Amino acid sequence: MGEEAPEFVNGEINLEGKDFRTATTVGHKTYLISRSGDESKSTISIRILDKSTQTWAVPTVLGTQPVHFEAHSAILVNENMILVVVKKGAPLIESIWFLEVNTSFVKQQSKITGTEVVVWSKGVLGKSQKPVVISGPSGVGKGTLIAKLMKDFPSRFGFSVSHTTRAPREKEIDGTHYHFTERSKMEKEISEGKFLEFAHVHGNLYGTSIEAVEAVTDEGKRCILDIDVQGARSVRASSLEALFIFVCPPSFEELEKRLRARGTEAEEQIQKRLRNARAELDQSNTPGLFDHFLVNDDLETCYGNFKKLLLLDDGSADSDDSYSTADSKSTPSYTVLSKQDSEILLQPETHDVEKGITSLLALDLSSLSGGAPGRTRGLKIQSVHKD
Ligand SMILES: Nc1nc2c(ncn2[C@@H]2O[C@H](COP(=O)(O)OP(=O)(O)O)[C@@H](O)[C@H]2O)c(=O)[nH]1
Ligand SMILES: Nc1ncnc2c1ncn2[C@@H]1O[C@H](COP(=O)(O)OP(=O)(O)O)[C@@H](O)[C@H]1O
Repeated sequence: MGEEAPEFVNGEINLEGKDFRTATTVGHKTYLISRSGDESKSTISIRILDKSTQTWAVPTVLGTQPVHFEAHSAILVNENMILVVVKKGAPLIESIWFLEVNTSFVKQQSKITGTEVVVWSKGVLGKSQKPVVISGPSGVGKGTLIAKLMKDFPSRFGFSVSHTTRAPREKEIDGTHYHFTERSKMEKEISEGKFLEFAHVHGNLYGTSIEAVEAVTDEGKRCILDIDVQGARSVRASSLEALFIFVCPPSFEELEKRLRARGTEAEEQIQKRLRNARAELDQSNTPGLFDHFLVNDDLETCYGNFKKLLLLDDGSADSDDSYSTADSKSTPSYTVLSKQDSEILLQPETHDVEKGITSLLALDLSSLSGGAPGRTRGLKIQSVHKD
């Protein structure tokens, strides 16, 4: 039996001691976002009221959630998501979050889990770069290329650490190269909607958790995924916008030579990987699957082309996210004031107004892209001076 619906006005903030709640209606559902506890230990919970049946549901909540904040305000952006601005003593961009309630990723995860699903994604100012998916047969040099990139640009790129049921190789570190895991545990987590994609490769289970991608994007880094062709296909079909690169060997003989020279696999595994390589090379030609192909003949030449592709992606140097507005580094707290078309106005908190901060901020949502899993990119923020 559902509980009786509380009295509330759409978007109004109800103050209950240290607890804050907002209620935002999307279609026939109202999303009650509650925050409780101290700032250092705040927890956020979500309940959904179906107004047609007057019943409550507790959804599966995916994505990295906002933490350590005092209060929040919320407003409907469109039928797919709610903007949640949290109050915390940090640059404004740390405070802007989206709760996705109806995006394609939400629908996809809802189908997998068989539950109501909501997903958090953090807002990112300006243009930021899409994750990069790298596929290619075993032994072609994906890991070598990625390791070089990470070494040269440690603050720009982050590796999505996959889960796998295969045993660690001698020099592999749990949590760095892979999260090495039990099959039953991984299968359970897949059924709980924690994975963006997964595939059976060379007799083992491999998968990218949503958390793995978000751990990178939440650090403001561009995420690199080393996944097989089936995984690339799943990501292509998901809502994660990415750049897809396939790495080819100069020849099959050279591939075999590299696999053997690496010395990490027993003969049986080498044979299996070589058989799969042929299939992967065939499948890489699926129209529309990969954006770019790199031939890894001479390593330095291939690495140079790889870097060129990454720069070409958005036509600019491989720079950090462009935090273009002056306000992004300031620490006043804001709450949602109103929405007009694709612009949402934020007002400073009373105590900040007392300190002389009076400008409203206009949040332009017209060029939003990306979204969960990962970040919602393309936010623009401008000061609006009151006359
Ligand atoms: N679909 C999918 N494939 C993965 C993932 N992680 C690694 N792989 C792929 O699994 C395959 C085997 O990886 P690994 O066991 O490290 O062997 P290697 O390719 O010979 O270095 C490679 O094609 C990887 O790209 C993942 O999270 N998802
Ligand atoms: N261009 C290249 N020329 C010669 N050897 C290479 C080249 N690229 C990588 N290798 C070597 O080939 C082996 C397989 O590379 P690795 O990066 O582990 O492949 P993958 O991650 O695609 O399985 C490694 O021993 C690596 O040092």
